[in-house]
Amino acid sequence: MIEIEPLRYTWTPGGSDTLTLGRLQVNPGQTVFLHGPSGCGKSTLLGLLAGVLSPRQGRISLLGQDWASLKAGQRDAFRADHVGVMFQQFNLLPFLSVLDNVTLPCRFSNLRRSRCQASGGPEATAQSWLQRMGLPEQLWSRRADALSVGQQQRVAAARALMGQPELILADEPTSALDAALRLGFMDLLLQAAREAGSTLVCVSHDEQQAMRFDVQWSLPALQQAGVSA
Ligand SMILES: Nc1ncnc2c1ncn2[C@@H]1O[C@H](COP(=O)(O)OP(=O)(O)OP(=O)(O)O)[C@@H](O)[C@H]1O
Repeated sequence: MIEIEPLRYTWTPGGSDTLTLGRLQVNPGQTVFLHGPSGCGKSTLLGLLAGVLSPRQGRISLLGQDWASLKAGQRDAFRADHVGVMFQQFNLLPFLSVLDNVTLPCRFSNLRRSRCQASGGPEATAQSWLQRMGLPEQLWSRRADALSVGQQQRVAAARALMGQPELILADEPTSALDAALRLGFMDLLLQAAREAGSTLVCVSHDEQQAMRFDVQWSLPALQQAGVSA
């Protein structure tokens, strides 16, 4: 599903590397808990996995497709078809309604739209996800920027899960939720990934959740192994 060949990434050309990783592999349907101290490069790694960032050395492939061999437009299309991303800053379109934000992946991907047909089409699927996220129905037609931060985080999660992407990337998906919602939310995320057979890579500081995932990646340990490889 994911194949990383020894890679280096730097934010500052000519500067030191932000990430140095050895060979890594994730199988289809595996769930990965990615952790490490603030600033160690977790979001950077998610950016590389999503094909938003490119390594200066090495290779990342998704579903057998090397991101580097795709042109910009092809990358966007490939990402829209196969990757659901929950960004740290949510990246909702503020002027669109909650429902329109959630159905957005189906506008960019015929594949994901067609996968929603089994559950009644994009709008019905979006409504079902929002319901499972516990977002009250009276909010669904509101502009996304009229929601609280915790509510926006759940909208971003619903959007990422639309149309069963093969890879779900979640960057601290419970950061804006209160303690009562956190546990249930992680249950839902893991369950959604398992139902869809999706691979899930989840960044979290909540180490109590780690054992619920198939694989635990400590980024500092992976980096150390990468440097000595
Ligand atoms: N857009 C950027 N331009 C330059 N440097 C960046 C940029 N984004 C991140 N960095 C640097 O890359 C390093 C890794 O940042 P990253 O956001 O990946 O860490 P993180 O582990 O996700 O942190 P956190 O847990 O605080 O979210 C940091 O030193 C950061 O300053």
